[in-house]
Amino acid sequence: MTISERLYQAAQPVWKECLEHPFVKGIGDGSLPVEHFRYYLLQDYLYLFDYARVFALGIVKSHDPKLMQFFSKNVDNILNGEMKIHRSYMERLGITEDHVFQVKPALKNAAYTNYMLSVSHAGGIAEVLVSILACSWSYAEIGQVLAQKPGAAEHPFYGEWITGYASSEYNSSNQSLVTLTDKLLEGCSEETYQRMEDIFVMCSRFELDFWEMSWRLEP
Ligand SMILES: Cc1ncc(CO)c(N)n1
Repeated sequence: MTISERLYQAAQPVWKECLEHPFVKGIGDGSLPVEHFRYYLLQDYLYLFDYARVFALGIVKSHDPKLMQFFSKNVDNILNGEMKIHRSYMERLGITEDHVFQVKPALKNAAYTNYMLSVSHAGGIAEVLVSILACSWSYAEIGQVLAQKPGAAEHPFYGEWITGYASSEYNSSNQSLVTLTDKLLEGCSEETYQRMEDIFVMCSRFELDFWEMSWRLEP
């Protein structure tokens, strides 16, 4: 089994809970109240700035210029690619950039980004990659699963979100993270692998918490 396959299996129970979460199911069948999505969108927009910072730490910690380019491209993908989905919804919901920055991050949102940032600050490229991988990969999977539901991708409101995360661009950028993780950690010691698994599973639990927090509109 490759390293990424092992990580994937270790996080399966938590990912399954994410896929079965009422918030995620509600996006898939269109039943999620827009008020909940609005809360999520604002929190996620704030989240993505820190997520981009984690990638930026990858640039700081790289020695290989190719890796620097890779992380730099990913920073751009988030700030100017993935966030397009958010900006489009913000426009539809009448939310301005100014308004977003008046919103405070919810406790679990702050806990999640602080965890990723601290693990990455203390560690090296592997820590950066693995903490990012759980976020990216679980969204790619959610996008794929929801897009297979009849009518979900065509939903007048939630369709754009589903299509964005099910897109080939999102998938191929996630795939490049999976490939790099395997390349970087190939032949690592069991001790190193265990540390990586702990990070991957912890981030997956934070993902589940993010859905739960958004479902409950937690402060
Ligand atoms: C909370 C969260 N995790 C992962 C992603 C995917 O980048 C996202 N947009 N938000």
